[in-house]
Amino acid sequence: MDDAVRLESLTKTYGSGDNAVSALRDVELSFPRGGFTAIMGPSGSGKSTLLQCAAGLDRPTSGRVFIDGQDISALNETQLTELRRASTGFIFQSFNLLPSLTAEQNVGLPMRLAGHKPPRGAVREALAQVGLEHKAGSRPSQLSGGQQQRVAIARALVTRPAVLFADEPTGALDLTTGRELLSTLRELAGPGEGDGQVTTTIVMVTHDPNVAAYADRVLFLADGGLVGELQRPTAEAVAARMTYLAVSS
Ligand SMILES: Nc1ncnc2c1ncn2[C@@H]1O[C@H](COP(=O)(O)OP(=O)(O)OP(=O)(O)O)[C@@H](O)[C@H]1O
Repeated sequence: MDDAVRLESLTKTYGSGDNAVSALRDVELSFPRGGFTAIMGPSGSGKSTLLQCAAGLDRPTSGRVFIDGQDISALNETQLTELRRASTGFIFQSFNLLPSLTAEQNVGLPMRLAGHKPPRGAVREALAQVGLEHKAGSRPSQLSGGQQQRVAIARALVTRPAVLFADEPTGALDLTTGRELLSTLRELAGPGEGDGQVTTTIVMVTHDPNVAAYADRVLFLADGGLVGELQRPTAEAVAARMTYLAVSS
């Protein structure tokens, strides 16, 4: 099993009867280890739902999700929480750091909440991965927006997850800071698939073609279904595909 995450016939329907909304229809997809994938599509196309189901934060209506080789439909809530904690990381547009804690304490918090003492070495290493070793003792108010998002990434990386999910991670950052952050994500994902290095698998939802261009591949969703894919995308190619989807939907 070489995929960090695999989705088989993933279907998600919200509500029922006349009010039923098909958010995902029979999506078949895999995220290979070490790859950096961006997910794009018009508003309401199912991007967030896909990310939530792939991360085990939401249960599909039918179909299966494998995280790190494990079929999560076979797990009860406690087991699923444990798998999520060990094998996935999640970063959001808002950084969600606790203001009273230092960067180091914020990074170690999920482990602490899980009842484990965070190994100091692992916390320091995660901060070093995002270039913030020297800010371990700073509180969020003493850090820039980009640095705060880096702390959030370090917090997501501290358990060495099989996959890092990101929902609009640069949405709250200015252009330059956003680019720096994307370069960091790019470095974490490594130079590309199959290069033999141990790297992080990243799955990112974005609306911005310039952001998607940092990925190895871009997947396009429309109306709950997978409608296209671009390998080694450029911002121009992604924008052209999005324009086509907007016109044809
Ligand atoms: N909790 C919910 N209850 C009912 N319908 C929902 C729920 N969450 C999402 N939907 C519907 O499912 C569809 C897909 O929503 P989703 O949020 O996954 O799209 P998206 O591509 O992430 O959109 P956006 O780009 O606007 O964030 C939409 O039609 C949405 O209205």
